[in-house]
Amino acid sequence: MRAVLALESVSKVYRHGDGSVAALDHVSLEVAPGDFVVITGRSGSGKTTLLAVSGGLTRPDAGRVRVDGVDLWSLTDDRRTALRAEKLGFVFQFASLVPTLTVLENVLLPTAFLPARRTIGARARALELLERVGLSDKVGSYPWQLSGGQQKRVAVARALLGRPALLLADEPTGDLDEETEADIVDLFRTCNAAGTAVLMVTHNTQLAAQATRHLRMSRGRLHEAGDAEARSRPA
Ligand SMILES: Nc1ncnc2c1ncn2[C@@H]1O[C@H](COP(=O)(O)OP(=O)(O)OP(=O)(O)O)[C@@H](O)[C@H]1O
Repeated sequence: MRAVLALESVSKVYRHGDGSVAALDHVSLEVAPGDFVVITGRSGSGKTTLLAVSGGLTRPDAGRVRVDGVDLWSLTDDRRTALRAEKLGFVFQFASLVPTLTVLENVLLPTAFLPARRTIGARARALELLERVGLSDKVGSYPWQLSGGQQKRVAVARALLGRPALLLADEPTGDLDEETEADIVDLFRTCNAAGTAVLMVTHNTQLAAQATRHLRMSRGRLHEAGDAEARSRPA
């Protein structure tokens, strides 16, 4: 089966002043359609950069990034944006909702970028997703009327609206209590079973244990979790 995401020896170096940080150091990764991949690792190890590069938001210095077989950086900006809208869902570390739109309007936002055939039934699906994340009573509220955790849940619903081939999620349960966290993970599992591959960054090792694959980032490199060599290396 074709990988929904394939990274081939991807590197990204950030330069500041006279120093530089190798946020990604020759990272290779394949995510298959049924995968639920969890990435853990220390702060600053490169996890967010990995998601940004995977989603075509940050251009790598070297290597290749393919989404559903298409090389992201061989596309024009417009085509890359269209591919992102069609194939990917994002949950960022910060919810990044549009403050002037209601909760329902925020969840429906991706329909503006989707082909018409993909927007049929969008409103019903948005309401269903909002119910799944426990926000049925907040449909008409504005983001500033919500707590940080509630805003994060709106972002989760928005990311799943278009039934993306791949969900990229950065600490999606970071500000949530345990019960809500369990609901979100359950929702991800349902969507995963329905065909959405998941690549998720978390600090929660319990969550990691439930994934189909658990990878660890360490100083810009990706290891299978349980790789003793990576664990014993000094930070
Ligand atoms: N835009 C940037 N400019 C300069 N350096 C950056 C930039 N973004 C990230 N870095 C550096 O790259 C490294 C990896 O950062 P990244 O945000 O990917 O780590 P992370 O594992 O997601 O961390 P956290 O768990 O704290 O979110 C860090 O050393 C960080 O300081």
